[in-house]
Amino acid sequence: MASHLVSRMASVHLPNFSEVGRKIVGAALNYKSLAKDLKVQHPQRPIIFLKATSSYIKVGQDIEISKSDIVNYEVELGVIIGKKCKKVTESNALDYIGGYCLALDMTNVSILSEARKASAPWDLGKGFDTACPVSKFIPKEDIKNPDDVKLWLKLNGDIKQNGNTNDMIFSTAHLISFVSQFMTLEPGDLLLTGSPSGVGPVRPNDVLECGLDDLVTMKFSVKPTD
Ligand SMILES: O=C(O)/C=C/C(=O)CC(=O)C(=O)O
Ligand SMILES: [Mg+2]
Repeated sequence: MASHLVSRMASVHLPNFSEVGRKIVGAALNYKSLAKDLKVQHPQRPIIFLKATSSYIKVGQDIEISKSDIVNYEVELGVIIGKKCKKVTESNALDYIGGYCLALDMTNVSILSEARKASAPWDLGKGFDTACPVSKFIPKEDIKNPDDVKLWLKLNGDIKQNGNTNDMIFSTAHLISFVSQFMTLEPGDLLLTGSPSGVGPVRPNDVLECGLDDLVTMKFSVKPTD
């Protein structure tokens, strides 16, 4: 199917993608600037994790954290899959994009650090309720090149992240192709492409505001669960 038809279909069927509950696939440590911040080597191949679909929230809902946990913000470009995508090549991968969104990959570092020490899965650190705030749907045609998009985040009005997807270690096409070799990506699935440098912790009553090029901004408040 021609790609313009795919994106037209996607913009018709996927604006409420976050209500569809499709899977969320994340790429970790995919920015040179973040690898530098964390003093870690660039991964040899994408590091991929899943977030629970129950972690989606939309503007108007709050991010919920326990006062005793360290939870980080990570601003990211979200890629929304437009058609079934299985074992695709890197050169065809962008055809499978239906649209985009701005996303926060909220990460419970307290849980993740314990999981790392125990060589245990990341699921609870990445997939807790409210861990995936997303913006409105951005039509595919609004982003000419997903590998050259500005991303920024302010915490209580102070700029903390100010990056560009051109700093990614693995391109958007590479990530889609890589993931599709292992798990079929389906319409409405969300791929989080990683976060640039400047990730850091939130506290209850903080306000996060972030943006993607001049296409979208979004704001979320952080509330305590205890
Ligand atoms: O290693 C950790 O403690 C956490 C890593 C991440 O959260 C990685 C990402 O999700 C990212 O780089 O975007
Ligand atoms: Mg992330």
